[in-house]
Order: sequence, then C-alpha cells, then structure tokens
Amino acid sequence: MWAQKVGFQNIKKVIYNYKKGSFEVTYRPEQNMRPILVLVLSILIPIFIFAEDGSELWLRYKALPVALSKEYSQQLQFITFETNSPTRKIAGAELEKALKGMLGRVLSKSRKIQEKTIIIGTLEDKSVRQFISADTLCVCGDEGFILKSVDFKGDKILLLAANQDIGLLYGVFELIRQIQQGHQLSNLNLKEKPSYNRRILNHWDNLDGTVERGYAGHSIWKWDELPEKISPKYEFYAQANASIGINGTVLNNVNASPKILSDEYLRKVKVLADIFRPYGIRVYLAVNFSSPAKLGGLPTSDPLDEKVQDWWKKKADEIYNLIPDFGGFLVKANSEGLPGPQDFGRTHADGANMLADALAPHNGIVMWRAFVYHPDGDDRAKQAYKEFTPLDGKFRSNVIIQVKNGPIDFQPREPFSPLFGAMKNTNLMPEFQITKEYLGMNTHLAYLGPLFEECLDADTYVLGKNSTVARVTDGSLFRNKVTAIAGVANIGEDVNWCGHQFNQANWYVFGRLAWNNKLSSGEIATEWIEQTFSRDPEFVSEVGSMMMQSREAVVNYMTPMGLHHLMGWDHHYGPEPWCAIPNARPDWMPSYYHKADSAGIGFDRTSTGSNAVGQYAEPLRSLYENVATCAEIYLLWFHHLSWNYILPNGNNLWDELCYKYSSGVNSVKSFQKTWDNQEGKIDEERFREVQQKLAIQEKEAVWWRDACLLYFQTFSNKPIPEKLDRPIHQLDELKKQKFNLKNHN
Ligand SMILES: CO[C@H]1[C@H](O)[C@@H](O)[C@H](O)O[C@@H]1C(=O)O
Repeated sequence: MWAQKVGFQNIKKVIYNYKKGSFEVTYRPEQNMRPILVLVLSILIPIFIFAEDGSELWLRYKALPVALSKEYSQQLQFITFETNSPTRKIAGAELEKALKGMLGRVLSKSRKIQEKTIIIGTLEDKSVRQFISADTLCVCGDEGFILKSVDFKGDKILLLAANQDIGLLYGVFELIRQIQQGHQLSNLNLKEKPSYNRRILNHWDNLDGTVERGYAGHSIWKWDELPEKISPKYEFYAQANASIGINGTVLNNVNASPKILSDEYLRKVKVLADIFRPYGIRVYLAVNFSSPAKLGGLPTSDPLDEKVQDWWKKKADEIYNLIPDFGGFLVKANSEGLPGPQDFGRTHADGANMLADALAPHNGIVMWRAFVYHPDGDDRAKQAYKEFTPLDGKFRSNVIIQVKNGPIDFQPREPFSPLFGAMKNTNLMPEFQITKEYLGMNTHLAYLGPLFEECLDADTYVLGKNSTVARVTDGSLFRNKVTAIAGVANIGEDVNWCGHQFNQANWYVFGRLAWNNKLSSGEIATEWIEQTFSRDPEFVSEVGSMMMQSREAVVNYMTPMGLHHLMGWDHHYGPEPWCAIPNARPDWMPSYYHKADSAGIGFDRTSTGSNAVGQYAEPLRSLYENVATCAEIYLLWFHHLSWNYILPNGNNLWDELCYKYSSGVNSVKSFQKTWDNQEGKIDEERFREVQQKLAIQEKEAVWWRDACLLYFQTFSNKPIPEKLDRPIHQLDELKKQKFNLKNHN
C-alpha cells in the first residue's frame, strides 16, 4: 500500500553513483512521485547502507565541539601549498577533507604569506625557505618533517616543512591528528624522523584469495580481477597506511607460490605498486626459493649454480622494469617444509646473498626470515639462534634477517628472541604478528600495543645497559644502514577491515611504533580511541584502560606465568593442553611446552635443562637461570617447578596458577561492564558488535580457565582455592569436543 502511494512500483532500477555520492533512479513511464522518491531514497538508503561500521578505520574526521572548532578556525585561515606532485595533491586533498569534517570549513589558498596561515612545502618552495634552512631540516631525513608554530610579524603561523614530498604527507597526517585530539597549535614544535627506514606490513595472502591465519575474511587483493579491475579499497588501504607511516607491503604469503613471479602476476603487482607509490608505499614480494626450478624450469635452484643466479638476476631486471621502486624479497626458507638453500647443502647466507646480488643493482633488499626449527630433539626455542649466529657477518649489506619477537611463535607472551643483539655484524629486524593467531583472533579483544612495546623496550644487555631490542634494530646501537620492522597484517575484506573493531588498533599501533619506537602504547591507544570512537574524556579513559589491560587478561586466562603454546595444535584458537597426536611432530604438541607431570610444570631451560638461558647476555642469563630472580611472567618458560613451589607472595605454584586463570576471566567480566557503560556514547552498530564479542570472549575465557586448570589438576592433585569460582565444565567433555574454527568465525 505504502509503496504504491509513493510510487515504488514505478521504479525500474536504482543505481548508487559512487562519484556523486547519491542514488540514481530510473522510472517506468508514470513519474508523478519522482521528486519525493529521490529525496526519500537519497536520505534513507545511504543511512541504512553507510551506517557506522568501522570501514573508515581511524580516518573519520568527525566535527569537533563548536568552541574548539572556532578556536582552530581562528588560527587557521589560509594555506600556502603548491600541490604540484601526486603526493602533494593527496596531502592537500586529505587536509581539506579533514578540516571540512572537523571544522566545517576549508582554508583559502594564498601565495602571499600572511597571519593565520599554514605554509607547507620543501626547500624548493620559496615560502618555506624563508623560515627554515637545509641544516635544520637535515635531521628529518627523507621521510620526516618539521611541524611548528613560527613567529611572523608579531603573530604565529604554522610551518610544515620536509625534505621530500612524502614527509609533507606524513606531516599533514600528524597535523590532522593534533587537531583531532584538540591539541594547541601555537605550542607545536615537532621534529620527526622515523625510527626505521622500512616499516612493512606482511600479508599472508594466498593467490587464491584465502589468507593464512587471516580472520577478517578473504584477501583484499583481487588477483583474478587485476590488472584490469581496480578495487577502490586499494587506495584507501594506502591512505590508511600512510596515515600511520607504513611505507612497505609484502603482498603475498611467506608460504609463497612460485607463480607470484610469473609475468602474469607481476603485471598485477605493478598496478598495485602504481597506486601505492604516491602514498610512499613500496611493494615487496615473498618468494619461493625453488622458483628457478618450479617456475623457470631449471633442473635445480641451487644458489651456487650460475644458471640459477642468472635466473634471479633476470627476474629482478624484469621486476624493476615494471616497478622501478620495487622494495625487494621476503623469504621463508627451510622452514615448515618450504624449500631453501639447505636442500642443496648450502647455508642461509648462500641463499640470501644470491638473491641480494640480483637485487643490489636496483637497490632492493632481501628480508630473510629466521623462523626455523626442526624436530631434532633440541629445544625449539634455541634453534634460530643456533642456525643463524654462526653466519654473523656473512650476509650482504642489503640482506636483513627478519626475527619474530619471541623464540617460539607469536605467543601471548614470550621473552624476546635471543637473536636480537647476538648478530652484531648483520642487519636484523623484528617481526610482530598483528593478526592475533594465538590471542583470540577476531573474537577476543586484545590490544597488542603493550606486547610490541614490551619486546622493543626489552634490554638485551649486549652492549651493556640500555641495549634494548629497539636500539639493536633501529640502527642506533650498531649503525646499520638498512633498518626495518615488519608486522603480519590482520587485514581482510570484512567491512571493518580487521574482523574486530578493536583489531584496527593493532594495525594502528604497529604503524605508530614503527614510525617512533619510543612512543608509549598507552599514548597510542588514546590517539586511536579519540580518532576512531570519541573524545569524551570518560570514554577515552575507561576504554583506554580496558585496552591497556586486555593483552594481560588474555595471557592470564590462556598462558600465565610463562606457559606457552597450550592451544589446539592446528587451529591455535582454543585450549588443548592435553593434545597428543601419535606420530605428529612433538614440537607442535602442547605437552612439549608445558611438561606438566606429578612433580610440577614448566620447561626447564636453565643450564641444567635445555640451556636456552645460555643464549642471553649477562646479566639476563643469570637472572633467568635463577628461579628467585627470574621474572614471574617468564617463570614457567625457563623453569620446571614443583606444584608446591612457594612464590614471593606466599602462594604455592598451583594456587597462584588458579588465581591467575581466574583473574583473566574476571578481567574480561570487568571489560564487559566497562563497555556496557559506554552505551549511547558511540554508534549503536559498533557498540553492539563489540558487546557481543565480549560476551563470547567471557565464555571462552572460562573455557580456557576450566580446560587448563582441570587438566593440570590431574597432575597437581590439588584443590582449586576455596575463594575462586568453580569450573563449569567437565574435563572429559572438553576433551571430546571437536573444535572447528570454520564454524567459529
Ligand atoms: C605462514 O606460516 C605461519 C603459520 O601459519 C603459523 O602458524 C606460524 O605462526 O608461523 C608460520 C610462519 O610464520 O611462517
């Protein structure tokens, strides 16, 4: 009836015009209701389709409170900025869009410098040269910038200066951030230079569109559509990355298909590289070491074979012909069944150097992963160090060894990998995992800022005190020319990009720490919340504190006190501490790691155990070795302790484990309350989505607690302390449950 009244029966088709941002309606002959219809559709349908969903990430540019907006509007009225390059155009457009959104106005372009102006440019711009010298700018390097308030005829104006256009784009994003957060512009005096030269996302995206350990849907790279069809997401991806300083992306999985280097795929890669270039983002590819044989048809892929070397050289030439600023290769070799130089009796250095020689004429680099372990009977945690330290100094200068933050595999908590600092004559870069393979994937809320920070700030002591992982890898300790940091991306084609609204914060914090490894994860959380959700001080403080506790909560309900790898061996999601598959690799089984028995629990890595402590520099080695000085967070990583072992707080080990698991569950319950308090402060859609996920997280935290405590209790034979909640599950039932990740996500 109603539809008939407004004339819906007359509509032939409705198309959304992306460029105009409105709907176009085609009618059948009678068009008497046309104007009303257009109005109704243009208002209602966009609201329905484009309700808040997280797709804009942190680039929302919401209107600021009137008073604040007025204040900024008074300070900023004119802009002097020649937007004469693709990067400058992007920077100019972004600033305009942001100011329109936040202040409801745009700046007037002006060539003449006058009060209330922002001047943006490099030393090529006369307006900038008036205020700054090459000497002052040289501290910013190629990508940094200076953003400061300068005196002008008794007034203050803003200056954003850089050596290169890309620095201007980064500076514009910084200025937008400052305004979004309501900071005073008149006191601004920022001199920025990124901590690492290469700040790279690693996509574990397969060519068939699936993503290894990806929990946000399929890959955003549409290989079957490229090079002809270009998704609008590619550009938004570049923009989001540039906003946090990421300047490189490895497009494909480290478990690499040789096909990525085929002519067909390189043409697709070129299209992406062209889109990313003005955003300062270089493309890199993960390569399969057997490509010469598998793709090129050679009889071998031996790195010392001249034909193989020649094949790689020609391949590099072909790539650089298409993509002149191609970044280089990422290689997973002789790891988890992948081919590598050891297949031919050669070393990692032989393999990496061969590729490095092919890339060197084009200034490309090789990122060679140190994620290696073999079921050889020795402690898995020791293997990368054992395999790589003898090769120190043997790698070419354009090779960098990519080392996971911990010695095992992206666990909720691990001590830092002992390789950091142990190879003083080799470039080394940290690899973090942004996708939360072992921390609840797209369901659990866990902000990884504190995890990344814990590793970067950890002191390796290799050159005495303050030899942190950050300084070991960013060139400040060993003066490396090639510096880099990588994060395994959590991006997919889900509407909100990352599978969980709060997973966006992990992409964000990775980028911000890669840009400046001295920032604190708490500061970054605040920035992210203010841009993504709200500037309401109560919201920021409550949600910020929830985020800051969230990773520790996961540690507590999954793997407290240094326990690790208790997850199901294949899905890595839920608890399976009992898992023992006959004939499977022992180092994939949880029992390999917890070593629970009637005497106690934990992995003895002291000098009388596997002696993994021996790989750390003094005084760490002794601190870890001695149970009395080993930090409680790493206790069961380094020690096998009796259930009766008494901790400094007076609890025995069993009781303390029970308290820790319970406290993890209680934290999640408190997160639920915190979040419920925020109702009405943000849009309904994202509010409900997070609320529902927290409810699942609470259930699963209880699942984790019960599974681990009930199972370990079969060894400890001790009761759960009186004060604590009782398990709600039965161990037998839990063991029988067949967990299927596919049904879960
Ligand atoms: C790409 O493979 C991954 C594998 O899926 C993952 O379970 C493990 O964490 O690490 C591997 C790696 O880092 O190479």
